[in-house]
Amino acid sequence: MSACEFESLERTLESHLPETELSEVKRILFGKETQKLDLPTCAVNAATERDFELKGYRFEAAPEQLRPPRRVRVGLIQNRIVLPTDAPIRDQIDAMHSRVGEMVEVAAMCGVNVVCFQETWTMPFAFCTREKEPWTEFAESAEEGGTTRFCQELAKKYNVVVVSPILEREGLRGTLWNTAVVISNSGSVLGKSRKNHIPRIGDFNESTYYMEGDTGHAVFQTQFGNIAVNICYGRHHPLNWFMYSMNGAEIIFNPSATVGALSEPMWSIEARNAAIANHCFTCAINRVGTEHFKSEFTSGDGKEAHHDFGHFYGSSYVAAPDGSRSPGLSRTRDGLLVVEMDLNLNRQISDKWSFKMTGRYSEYAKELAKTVQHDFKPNIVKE
Ligand SMILES: NC(=O)NCCC(=O)O
Repeated sequence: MSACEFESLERTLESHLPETELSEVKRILFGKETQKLDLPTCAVNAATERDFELKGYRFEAAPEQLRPPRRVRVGLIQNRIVLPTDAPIRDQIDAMHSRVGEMVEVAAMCGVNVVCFQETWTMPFAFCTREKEPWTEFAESAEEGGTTRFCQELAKKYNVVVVSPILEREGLRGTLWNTAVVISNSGSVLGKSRKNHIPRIGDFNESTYYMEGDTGHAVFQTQFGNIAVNICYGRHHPLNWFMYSMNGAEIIFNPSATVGALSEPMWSIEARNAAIANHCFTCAINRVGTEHFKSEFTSGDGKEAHHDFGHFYGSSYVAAPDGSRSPGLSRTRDGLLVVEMDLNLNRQISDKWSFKMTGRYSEYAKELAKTVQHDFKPNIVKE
């Protein structure tokens, strides 16, 4: 069986482990079991007709006496590109709008409040090629571009907050950024969060295209909770998650594009660890499929010139502050993961484990300030 055909870790465990051991294995691997969410038949049928996977889970919190539950439903959308990478740009963007639009419609049937798409969702992940044309033509204004207008319509129509990660072209200087636009359920653009760590690894030649983000660690107050967006490679930086959380993020989305050979063993750990360490929910989203580019490319890593990046392995999932996580979506299929969470769990787990309360942040701040000085001397005790 090739890596591309392998459907998901959960499915393999389920088909090969005896029932009695399976629940223990799952408890140890995934934490407290997430309950399945009953999804409306119309949504299940629509997902089948439109050929994408639909899964729903629920994270519960204990009832409290003074606070009502704060239940929110998030929708994570993963998908492959619709048209070949050499189709006209306008057609590629329109096809992605139409595909993701029909998935958002199903999310709305499932009562989703906040939906998030994958990194640079309107385009192939063409940064591997290092060619500027035609890929930079996918860049759009975060405030006024066609994709933002499309998402504003979705937001209003379905009363849903939309997190739309795009390639952004800004203002007269035309600076390019990798940006998540956050659109309120009222339809207005609430703001944007720019990717602040740019990969320089393998075929991820993204620094050729856009700049390190300058939007800090913005958190967006929505009707459904405080949300933040830590784009792809930012998930390898624990301090990045930490800063979003210090600014009050209750849910941190991690729209990504990453391939099996590079990051798959890290995928299930990083966002989950961030949820544990920061007493919040995290949502990791990755695209699926293999994208083929006309010109061969290399990345100075000794590999033969090639036409594709490798397999984007999907596996989008949600992690909770108690260390539990939802099962992932498929490694190969388009999918919508609907997860209901009670945001009261964040404070309950914070009160239980007290990582924030016991964090010696002012000590770290002092030490960190020293380590970045050019004359820093590491504290090593020698014999
Ligand atoms: N899109 C992106 O930043 N990918 C880098 C590879 C990774 O972080 O897994």
